[in-house]
Order: sequence, then C-alpha cells, then structure tokens
Amino acid sequence: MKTSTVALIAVGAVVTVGIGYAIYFDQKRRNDPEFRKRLSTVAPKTPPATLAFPCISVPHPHPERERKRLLKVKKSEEEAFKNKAAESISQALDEIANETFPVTNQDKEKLFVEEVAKGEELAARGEEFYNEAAVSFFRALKVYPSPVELVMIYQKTVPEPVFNLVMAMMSLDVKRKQELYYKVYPPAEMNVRIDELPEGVTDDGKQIIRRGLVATRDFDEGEVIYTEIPVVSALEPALEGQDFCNFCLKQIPASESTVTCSIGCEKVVYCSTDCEKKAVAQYHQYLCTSSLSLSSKEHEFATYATKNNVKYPGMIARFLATMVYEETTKVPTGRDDEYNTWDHIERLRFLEVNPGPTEALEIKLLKELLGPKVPGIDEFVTEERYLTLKGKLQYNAYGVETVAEGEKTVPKSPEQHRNARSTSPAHPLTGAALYRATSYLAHSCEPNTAVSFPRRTQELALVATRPIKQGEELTTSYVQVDSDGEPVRGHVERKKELADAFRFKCACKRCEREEAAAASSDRD
Ligand SMILES: C[S@@+](CC[C@H](N)C(=O)[O-])C[C@H]1O[C@@H](n2cnc3c(N)ncnc32)[C@H](O)[C@@H]1O
Repeated sequence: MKTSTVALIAVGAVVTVGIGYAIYFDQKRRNDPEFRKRLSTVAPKTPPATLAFPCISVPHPHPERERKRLLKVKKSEEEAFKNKAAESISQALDEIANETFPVTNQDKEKLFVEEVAKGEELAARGEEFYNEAAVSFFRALKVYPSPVELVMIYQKTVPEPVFNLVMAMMSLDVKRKQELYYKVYPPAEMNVRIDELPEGVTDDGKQIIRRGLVATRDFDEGEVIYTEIPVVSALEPALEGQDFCNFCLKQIPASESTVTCSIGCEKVVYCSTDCEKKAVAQYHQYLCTSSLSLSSKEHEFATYATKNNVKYPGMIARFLATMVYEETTKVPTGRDDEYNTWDHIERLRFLEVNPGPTEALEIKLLKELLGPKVPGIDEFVTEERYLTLKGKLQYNAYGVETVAEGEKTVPKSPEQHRNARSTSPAHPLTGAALYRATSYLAHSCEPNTAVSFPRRTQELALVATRPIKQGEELTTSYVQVDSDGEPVRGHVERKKELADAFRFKCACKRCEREEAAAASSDRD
C-alpha cells in the first residue's frame, strides 16, 4: 500500500459527501447507538493467537487430552491478548485525552495527513507496531470532518488487525464520553447533580432505576437553586405574531414597540433586536415565510401548526436547526467533556409515540421544509428519530408561564407537557420549553421546589419551597395537588393521572399517608 492511499481516498470522500452540515450529521451517526451496535459486531476481533503468543507444539501421547489442553491454552492466550489489547487501548485513550487537538481546518488537515502517513508506515513495519499504528489512525479520525466515511476507508485500506484496534478505540472513546457526562453535567454553579435513584420494583422483583436531581448544598425556603435557559422552546401557535416574543416568549408591553423579522416575514415578532438576531441565526432562517408564495413549504409548515394548534413539529424543526447552528458556529476544542444539544437530549427518557397518519404528515412537512436547506437531514430524520424526539419533548417539556393569571386567555393546545404551576391549572401557558437539567426533576405530591419564570421569559428558576438539605432529592408537582393550600383531590385521582400521563406509580410520603388513613378508616 502506498503511503498516501488513505489520505488520497479521504480527500476524495470529503469532496463527495460535502462539508458543512453533512459533517454534523455524520458525527451524529457515529454516536448513534445503532451505528455503535454495528461497530461492536466487527470490533474488537481477536487476531489469531499466534500473532502475539505463538503456540508451542509438543507431541503428546493422548490425542484427546492433548486437544483439550491445546484448546485451553488457546483460550487463555486469546483472553490474555484481549486483556493486553484492551489495556493498551485504554492507555492510548488516556494519553490522547490529554492532547490538545488543532482548531483551524488547516492545522487539522496537517495533523490528519501526518498521522495517517505515520499509521501506514507503522502498520507496514509489522505486527509489533500495530498498536502504535492504530493510535495514529485514531488520532487522524479525531480531526477528520467525516469520521464514518474515514472508517469505511480504513476498512478497505488498513490491515484487518489494525482496523479492529481502531474500531475498539472508537467504541471505548464513545463509551467513556457517555460515562463522563453525569460527572461534568450539570455544572457546579447549578447546585444540583443528577443521581441514579430507585423508581420502584418490576412485577418480577427487579429494581427500576431512574435519574433525578439532588441538591449539592443546603437551601433556605424561597431561595433560587438555579436558573436555566431551554434547549428549545415555542410559543402557543395562537400567540404567534401578536405581542409575544417568538424567541424568549415574553409578552411585549403595549408601551414598547415590537421588533419585526429582519428577513421580512409577518408571522413572528420579537421583544428586542437581540432576540430577533438569535432567533434568525439559530432557527428562523430555515422557517421564515418571507417573500415566499403561499404554496411554499415554509407556509405549509406554519399553516399546519396554526390550524391544528400544535407546537411540537415546530419545536422539532427548531431543535434540528439549532443543532446545525451549534455545529457550524462552535469552535471545537477536541475536549471530551464538552457536550452538544444532541448529547443532552439523547440521554433523556421518553414515552413511545406510535406512528400514525399525523406523524407521517409531520415528517413529510419537516423534510420538505428543511431538506433543501440542510444537507443530510433527510437521512437523519428517520421515522424512528422523529417519534423519539417528539416523545422526549412531550415527556420532558414544561409549560411556560410568562403572563400572570387572569392577564390573558390563551387557548389550550392538545399537547401534553408538565405545567409549571400545576397547583393552578387556570394559569395561562404561553408556550412550552425543554430544559436540560429540569427534565430530571421528579414528581412529589408534597414537593420541596417549584418551577417559576420570574423574568416572565422562557428562563426557568427552580425555587426551594421549604428548607432543603444537601443530598436531598429535589421534587416538584407534575399534577395539581392543592389550591390555595387546600387539597383539590385525593391520592387515588392523583395517582391515576400520574400513571396515565407519566406511567409511574407515585409512592411519595403524602400518598403513603393518605393511603394509610384511607385503609384505617375503611377498617373502622
Ligand atoms: C419527566 S420524566 C423524567 C425523566 C428524566 N428526564 C430521565 O430522562 O430520566 C418523568 C419520569 O420520571 C420518573 N419519575 C418522576 N417522579 C417519580 C417518582 N416520584 N417516583 C417514581 N418515578 C418518578 C417516572 O418514570 C416519570 O415517568
């Protein structure tokens, strides 16, 4: 193999797949569990034991015993080889984690060419150098814009044992990054951590684990534990284009003038030029209906949402656009402890959304809207991924309240999400939003926190409703429990609602007390 084979093919491949958005969706594929599953079926394969531990063949008088002995030796050699390979892979990854990777495209390209050449040269020297060769190929993979394409090129050009080592490094790298997530997120200044907690027991006695928020210090009643900006949000369709900001969901006071869309559409307004700029950059450039005919895909998408009074298709479109924005504007540092929007969302649990004609239509509209503008989106938005995203939004999003009760009547949308002040369901919801940390906030019928929107924007503040000790789990109410300090309904009704909407059995102290009281009055 010529020294430049990989580099030559790789350059060709980048040209074919195109750079830009395609890069992003390619990276997503690499992190995709399905893709990883496919990888794990090819790697790590154990090279023949003779490679590292040549078998010593000694004639033996008992052929059957000898066969068994040889089998045993072979098995333990293979095991030792696997362990040794795993150890050196792990060490190599530790070293690579401490390296600083280049930021500019020029420097990345330089590193890529150097590492690939080094890898090829080492691989050509023979088995003894396979580990080092794999490390070089892996480094090249780290800076290459389209890793999946490069893996395919490696598969065709690199000796099989080296390829298997590169694959094993890739798998372990993804696994490590996943495990690191809850160690670095949420950041310390949020005063909470995400812990594994017991959720209950299955019918066959297995413990169910969920993740929840735990305080990392003490809090007084009324103290703000953290504030959080959502990953994605959306106004109620009925408020769009009126006096509500399309970006931060704030109501624009009558004394202030609204900021209109700089691209020129009349469907949305903003409370400030700052909100307008952010919205256009992050998502509105893909959704804007300006200067387009009424039959355009943008109009069709917007009309669908208004006519059916639904926010989630629009939120999914925004979410995908935001991912593209993030990927094309951020300065990569190559650090393993940095996570993007998808990394956050990927971890959230969700309720299954069944495919039906509504979802099929939404996927079609979304693809027609974004497809021509975002290369790679067509393959990325599979039916499964769309339903998963919708399920995650429906399960985890909060209703956002940016107006006081009685200030405005907003038609309720048919979509399900948790309401911030579930003790006051009459409170009008301005929209819905998905938050990274708050998504992990569990339910209790006597919670120790409340979700609020003190700036009357999408920014959420989690407030302690009683003194909280470090290490205590934080909870809020997903459903209406009290009204003006008086219970509005009993544990049976609350439990039913929680089971229907969130599929879990509430076992909070209040439910326990009420159940015990009901049981004792039944006995009397
Ligand atoms: C909004 S989701 C939160 C899940 C979280 N975002 C995650 O991805 O792990 C709500 C789910 O958390 C679990 N949960 C919340 N509060 C709970 C509680 N008090 N007891 C048991 N499970 C609870 C239930 O599975 C519920 O359906």
